[in-house]
Amino acid sequence: MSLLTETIAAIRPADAEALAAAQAHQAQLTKPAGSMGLLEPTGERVAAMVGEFPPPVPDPVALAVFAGDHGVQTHGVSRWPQEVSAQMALNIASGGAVVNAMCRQVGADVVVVDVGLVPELPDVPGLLRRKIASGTGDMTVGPAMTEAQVHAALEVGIGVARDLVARGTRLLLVGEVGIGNTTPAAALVSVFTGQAPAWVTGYGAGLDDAGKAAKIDVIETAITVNRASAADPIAALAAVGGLEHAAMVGYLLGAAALRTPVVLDGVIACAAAVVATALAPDTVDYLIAGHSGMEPGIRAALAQLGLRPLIDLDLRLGEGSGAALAVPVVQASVRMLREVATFASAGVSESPDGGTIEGGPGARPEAGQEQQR
Ligand SMILES: Cc1cc2ncn([C@H]3O[C@H](COP(=O)(O)O)[C@@H](O)[C@H]3O)c2cc1C
Ligand SMILES: O=C(O)c1cccnc1
Repeated sequence: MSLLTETIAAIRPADAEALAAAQAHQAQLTKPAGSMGLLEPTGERVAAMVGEFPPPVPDPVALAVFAGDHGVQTHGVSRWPQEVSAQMALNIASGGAVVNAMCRQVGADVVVVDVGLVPELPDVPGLLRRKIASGTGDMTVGPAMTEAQVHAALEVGIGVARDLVARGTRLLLVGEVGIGNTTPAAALVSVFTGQAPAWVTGYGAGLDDAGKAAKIDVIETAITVNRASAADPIAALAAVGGLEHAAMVGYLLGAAALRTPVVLDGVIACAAAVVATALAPDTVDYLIAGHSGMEPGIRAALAQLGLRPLIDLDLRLGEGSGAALAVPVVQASVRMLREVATFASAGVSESPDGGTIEGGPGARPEAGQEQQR
């Protein structure tokens, strides 16, 4: 059995009993029901993911940053030159990027994984050299990758998740670097959500309006030329994805197979999430939406997944920065479940009607949002 087949077969829905125990306990805590909003279902979901009540506060934390280059950049879909991908990968490996500051703040380790950069990088600490190809092909004239390359990238991602969990990591974060990678990300979101490219394409790392319009044209062409369809997720990923996108899909599947919560970042991570859930729907049970950034593809992907982002700070960087910033929120959601006194233990009188805050974010799903997690 291939590593991918084995990993998909190991993905089970999160534990309903642990979820029920966490929900029942949450209702006993000395606060009006729903008063802690999205923190409440987040802590309960972590209990269900790890299959344990009360769950441990998820720690240690590690971020994997997958790096790749993109043939489609010959069309100028990014404002930046391709060499910046490798330069930023080295900057992250040596601790100098924004995401390193965010990760130091929240106590997360960082590892960079070269799955598809064009240059050969030196053997430096903090960098895993797992190159599958020197960049992808131009997706406007044919598939960006072969299916064999996709499988190899998926296996790299699964392997990174396995290694981090084997090392003791209990909360995984996913990030990326790769000039042009918001283009394949928007293409994947379009194919897997059915939303038109114009609705899910953003400015990336600083395009102007004309640049964004040209980027949308490129994405429309690539989807049409390749006849990319969600009905065959691997073929669609090969057609309009990227090597780091594919590795991120593997990482999410690997995390789910190991019942380990994984925090998504921006549009590239969200694109990987819609592909991963097309391959193994129960993967969604292990995903936490870190933030809602400025790229419209994030909203489209999260709506399809039924996930609500934990923070909203107008970020539009990537790297894993939004995932890192969500870490204290995830940890606080679990700490609340573990440490807050119950009405009985603290001798606080319960409201006769349960004390639910009407209309509070966690109180009850709004119409049409029953699936929101
Ligand atoms: C200096 C620099 C640092 C970055 N860190 C993340 N990105 C982000 O921007 C790129 C995607 O945007 P686009 O598709 O428009 O190229 C990726 O590298 C992503 O990680 C960066 C981009 C730049 C220029
Ligand atoms: O949302 C993101 O992840 C993003 C936005 C702009 C550039 N790179 C990534």
